[in-house]
Amino acid sequence: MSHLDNIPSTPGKHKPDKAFRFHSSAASSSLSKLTLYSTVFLSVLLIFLLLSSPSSTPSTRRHLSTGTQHTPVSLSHKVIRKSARPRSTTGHTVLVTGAAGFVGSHVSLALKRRGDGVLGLDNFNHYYDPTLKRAREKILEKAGVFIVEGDINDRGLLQQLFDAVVFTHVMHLAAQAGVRYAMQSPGSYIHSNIAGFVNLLEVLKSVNPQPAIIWASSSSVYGLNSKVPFSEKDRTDQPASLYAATKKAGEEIAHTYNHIYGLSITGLRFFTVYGPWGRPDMAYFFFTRDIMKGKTIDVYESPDKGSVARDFTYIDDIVKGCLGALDTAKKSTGGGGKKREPAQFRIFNLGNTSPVPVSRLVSILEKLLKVKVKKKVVPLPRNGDVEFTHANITLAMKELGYKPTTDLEAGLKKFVKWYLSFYSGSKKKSSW
Ligand SMILES: O=C(O)[C@H]1O[C@H](OP(=O)(O)OP(=O)(O)OC[C@H]2O[C@@H](n3ccc(=O)[nH]c3=O)[C@H](O)[C@@H]2O)[C@H](O)[C@@H](O)[C@@H]1O
Repeated sequence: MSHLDNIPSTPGKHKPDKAFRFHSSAASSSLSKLTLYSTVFLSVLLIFLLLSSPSSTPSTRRHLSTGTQHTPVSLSHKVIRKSARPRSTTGHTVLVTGAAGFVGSHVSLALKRRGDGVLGLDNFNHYYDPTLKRAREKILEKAGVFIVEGDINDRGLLQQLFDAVVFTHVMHLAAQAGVRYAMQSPGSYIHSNIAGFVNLLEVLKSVNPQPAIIWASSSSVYGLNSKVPFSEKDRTDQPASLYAATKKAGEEIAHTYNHIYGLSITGLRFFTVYGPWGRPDMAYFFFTRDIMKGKTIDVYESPDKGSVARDFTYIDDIVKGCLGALDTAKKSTGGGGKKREPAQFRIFNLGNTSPVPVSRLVSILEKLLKVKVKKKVVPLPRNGDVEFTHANITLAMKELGYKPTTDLEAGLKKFVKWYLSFYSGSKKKSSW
């Protein structure tokens, strides 16, 4: 479990903006009682402290609110509006939650590059190394995408963002991800995937005009379903992990808000997304790291001694699916908390439709890294993992024009190239 080292057990790390708090309390204290000299002295001291405080770095200045304490949004309004402004009048205005995450950063960049306006929101929590999230943020910043640092559970913050910008779409990708970690930190799944999602929908139901929502569900909702390939019509009432249960709950919650408030909602069931700038808690990523360090990796096998398999899907294919979903999303039909007519409600599988055994994943990595892998084959632990996944993507092909084109070997080649460059400290690492 080395890849889970340093993972905190508390959800949604969101530190208050110390710089602003210090500034506002100190500035409003007892200026009137001070002599001219002490005023000058205090001002100099204040300026010194503000300049030297680590909290005055650009990243923490991005906190617009902490739930109870709101920083002056006007400071950031200009930046927020600029980031969210599409290049032309036909472009979309998209709020991407989880923008510093793996899928979120790729989708944000793709939207921005084609001319849409994009504002990011991310709590930069410490589930995995936040320096990777900061590196993604830097690249987005260069492309003109600003990420507000905040949590989807912060109602006041969300309200401020929707007061500042009229969003046509919300791409909701913020979540507590990872199947196995749910056994260690169940609360963080409830916090982000259920409470956070409901909080977002509560704000969206009253926004006028309401944006259309596209959000990340998961292949894990199929749980113990054994009918292959997994179709959207198959049963999803046998989750094998709390993570899967929260994603399934998200689908039901989405339906409720669609039904009552007329929100247009599209759920995307992602199948084991991998690629450059990926998530270090995923097997392909920490296998690579451990193989490079000469460590032994655990390769799970199913109870019948077969290899477990995944429908690994390359990030660029997923991005195309996300954009296809956004482009085909119909407008919401409510406003001010009231529905006028039925709104669009969709769920799609986004997979590669070609499951690969984990043993094969390991041999591809062995070839690409040119290192003899030390592996231990162990029985699939009872930790929420399912034995296999396999997507039927007929519906996404028909409705979204989705067509994955990258097989696992080609995709891992791109991942390994990125990984070696990023972790070698090479200056080229910032390229996308
Ligand atoms: O498809 C999805 O919806 C899910 O895909 C991944 O979950 P998972 O498919 O379990 O991906 P990994 O954690 O990277 O595991 C990949 C495979 O490696 C296996 N594995 C994992 C860890 C390990 O030490 N050894 C090992 O053989 C797993 O059993 C699995 O078959 C993501 O982590 C989830 O957040 C996402 O929702």
